[in-house]
Amino acid sequence: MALCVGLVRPLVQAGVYGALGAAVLIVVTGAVCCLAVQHSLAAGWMFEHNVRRRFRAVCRERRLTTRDDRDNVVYPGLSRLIGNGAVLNARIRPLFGQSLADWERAAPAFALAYAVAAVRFRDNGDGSLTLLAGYQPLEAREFVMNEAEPVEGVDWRERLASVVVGTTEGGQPFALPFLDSHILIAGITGAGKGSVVWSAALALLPAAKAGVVRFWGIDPKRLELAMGRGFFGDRYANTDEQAVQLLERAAAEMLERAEGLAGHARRAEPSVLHPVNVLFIDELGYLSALMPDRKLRERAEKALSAILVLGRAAGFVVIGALQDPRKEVLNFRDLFPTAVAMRLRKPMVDLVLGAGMYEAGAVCDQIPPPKAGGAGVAFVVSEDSGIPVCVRFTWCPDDLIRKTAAELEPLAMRPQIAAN
Ligand SMILES: Nc1ncnc2c1ncn2[C@@H]1O[C@H](COP(=O)(O)OP(=O)(O)OP(=O)(O)O)[C@@H](O)[C@H]1O
Repeated sequence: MALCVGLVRPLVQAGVYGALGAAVLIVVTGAVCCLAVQHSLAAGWMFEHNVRRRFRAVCRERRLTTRDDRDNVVYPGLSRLIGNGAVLNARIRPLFGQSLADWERAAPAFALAYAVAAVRFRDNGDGSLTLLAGYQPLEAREFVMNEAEPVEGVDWRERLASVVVGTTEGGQPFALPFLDSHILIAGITGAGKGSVVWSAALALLPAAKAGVVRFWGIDPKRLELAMGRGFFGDRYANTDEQAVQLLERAAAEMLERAEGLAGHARRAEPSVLHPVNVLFIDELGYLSALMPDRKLRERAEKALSAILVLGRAAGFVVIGALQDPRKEVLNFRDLFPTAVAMRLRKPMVDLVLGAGMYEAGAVCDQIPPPKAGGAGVAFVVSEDSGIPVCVRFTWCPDDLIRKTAAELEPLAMRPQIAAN
């Protein structure tokens, strides 16, 4: 329009023919604008019409409809359609008696109908569901330190079972369990595995300061965990030999604790006497398969399996990050109840999250590259949910990690209080 005004002014100034030319130009510009608006409205209408038509067809075929007293077909509600061919976000009002699982069973049929890789459903907690197809952009958020001191008599079991580390697609806080679980993180280089590790470490800081959580760090790359060296006290290793020794030390402490508990309790209650031990292992695949020395590799594998199999009840949690989740690289996949899949190639997704999870909506290959806003984004599947949830982990700036590590260092160095 500005271009049109720019052209019209000199024409009008040029006299009668100029004015005529200006009138023609205005009419032509107006017509083009009208056509463009009409076209975009028509495209929007067509999009919505197609989504609704296919939605109803799938609902009918997958028995997600019912009939009223006059035998008319009654469909679930569909509203707030947003999207284009590749991405779709729509709110569904299910019929009474339907569950999230009923809709999930129909997800592959919806994906086929909408010609997208996968469709997933989210329970909005208000009686509605959201149908999601494709990757939906998630805003980056910086970690905000919770400076509040834990109140006296805090239930550490409850707290550690659900620690907020990011935001879900629906804008809700997203929490991971740091008790009775192990967490596997997989993503190509630059996917943002570091933000999962540091969101967890920073969110666990109040528990670490209270002496209820102890961090361990195995850092073969010497880059990721070294930034927060002070978190780990003397429980940090960055050479092959040291890494194996540290794993063996953790396994021995775990067995000692399990023996102490035997006959008294089924599991360790998080406390200063029985702190939860959170073992961060960067490049887990290196320890489990790629370390050049075979003997060291075997020792690492033995200690790691012991911690993964027996550690949950004794209060040992492994958080392992890797780039290549192929079976030959990681034999322990099934020992991690919680899996975090970041940007990955399609065939890798089910290896990390479990069979059928790509089809259930974990489109990790559609997470954009880090520079295009995909860093720190992941699909997470936990033992409890069993379905992929799309999450963006909080962004933890290097300065915050270093500053916090320096503060925590004297506390991380304090000796463990003997339990008996
Ligand atoms: N949660 C996040 N929000 C926004 N940006 C992020 C987030 N996480 C990571 N980034 C950006 O992505 C970059 C790469 O992240 P990071 O180093 O954690 O990846 P990585 O998966 O650990 O890579 P590598 O395997 O090579 O170590 C960071 O330097 C940062 O700029």
